[in-house]
Amino acid sequence: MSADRAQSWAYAEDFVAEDEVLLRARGRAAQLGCHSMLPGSCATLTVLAAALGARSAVEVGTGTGVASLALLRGMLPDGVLTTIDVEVEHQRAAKAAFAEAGIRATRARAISGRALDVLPRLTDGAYDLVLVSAAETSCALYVEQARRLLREGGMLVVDNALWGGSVADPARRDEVTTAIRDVGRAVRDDEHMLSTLLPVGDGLLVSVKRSTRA
Ligand SMILES: C[S@@+](CC[C@H](N)C(=O)[O-])C[C@H]1O[C@@H](n2cnc3c(N)ncnc32)[C@H](O)[C@@H]1O
Repeated sequence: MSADRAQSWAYAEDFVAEDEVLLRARGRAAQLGCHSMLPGSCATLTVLAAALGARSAVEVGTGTGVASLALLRGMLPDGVLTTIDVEVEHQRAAKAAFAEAGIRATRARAISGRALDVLPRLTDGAYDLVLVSAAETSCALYVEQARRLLREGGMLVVDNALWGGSVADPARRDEVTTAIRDVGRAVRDDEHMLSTLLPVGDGLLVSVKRSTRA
């Protein structure tokens, strides 16, 4: 990449400044050894949720609540986020961030558990947006659940879709890279989904569930 392009990318990544609440949530993530969605992706997610008028969303992988806050800030004021994480401590940190941000407790439903145990209990076609933020090798299974959960016109967002640059490198064939690359291609080639891969943050795969009506 040319120096100009790298500079433009860095400029875009930090284009929307983050407030103290988000920065503190990032600090807690660093303390807990948890990765957070990068700033450019958070800003994009907020805009996508707002454009969609999202009232109901699901997040796989709460972490310390960085992406949750980005979602909640874009969703309608009465919108409810259901967010799942297997680590109780991460969700405790996320709840602290929601309280600091003045998010009403009724707007953030934090469910503690393994995503593949929790997702099947959620209602078909009931969600405007599903964010997969705990990709790795189970990504395909989360995406399968997301397709079921989304209403027509609803949006799937997969974070870390470029996995630190390794997805774009054909020489990288480790298990996680291959799983994420395969999910991206499968979603792209799914005739029921309309997809794009945004080179923002660590890569956002964004896909809308098409209407089945003629
Ligand atoms: C990359 S972090 C999420 C970052 C978060 N979305 C943010 O931006 O702050 C991934 C999270 O997924 C959680 N996780 C990992 N495996 C999981 C599973 N099987 N079910 C639910 N959560 C899981 C981890 O505990 C971790 O908090």
